[in-house]
Amino acid sequence: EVTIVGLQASGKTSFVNVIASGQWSEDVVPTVAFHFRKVRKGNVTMNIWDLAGQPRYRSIWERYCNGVDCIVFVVDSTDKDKFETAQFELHQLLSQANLKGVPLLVLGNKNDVEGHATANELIQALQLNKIQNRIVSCYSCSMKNQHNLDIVLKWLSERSH
Ligand SMILES: Nc1nc2c(ncn2[C@@H]2O[C@H](COP(=O)(O)OP(=O)(O)OP(=O)(O)O)[C@@H](O)[C@H]2O)c(=O)[nH]1
Ligand SMILES: [Mg+2]
Repeated sequence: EVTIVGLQASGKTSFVNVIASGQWSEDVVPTVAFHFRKVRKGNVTMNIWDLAGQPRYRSIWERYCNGVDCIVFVVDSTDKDKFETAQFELHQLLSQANLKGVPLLVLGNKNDVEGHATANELIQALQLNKIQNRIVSCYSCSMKNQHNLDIVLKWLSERSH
């Protein structure tokens, strides 16, 4: 069980599309509320909740993160003006008592674009070092050219049971 959250246009739906079918597109429709997908990778079947990132949908993130094996938080690593909002929304979500201990994977997406923030810069900007009592990983990646998707899938399969 995987739930994908993050601000709008960070690439959550692109991530699910790419791991499900290898298909990346410039034209992805913004998600309304959420979209459920079942994705099979090797011997692991992932039930993925792809949530909408627009402000009006953020209050439902918590409900869909409840009881999952991991939370994936996707960040557009080229959109530095939004890092503060991303930081706020991430920590707000993780402060919910029912999400205690759920492993977190932060993806700095769109690293195919020049000037993107590195994983270390995202760790700073999102204050990931302040997160306690859960597994936290952060990778820089690109859905467009599938950079680092192998380690992302490995991380996800290690959370399975
Ligand atoms: N250059 C580049 N663009 C990307 C990448 N991943 C996604 N995009 C683009 O970013 C835009 C938003 O992608 P979505 O996957 O719809 O983003 P989302 O996070 O699902 O957005 P919401 O559903 O509104 O929350 C689209 O135009 C994608 O083509 C990437 O790795 N590199
Ligand atoms: Mg989407």
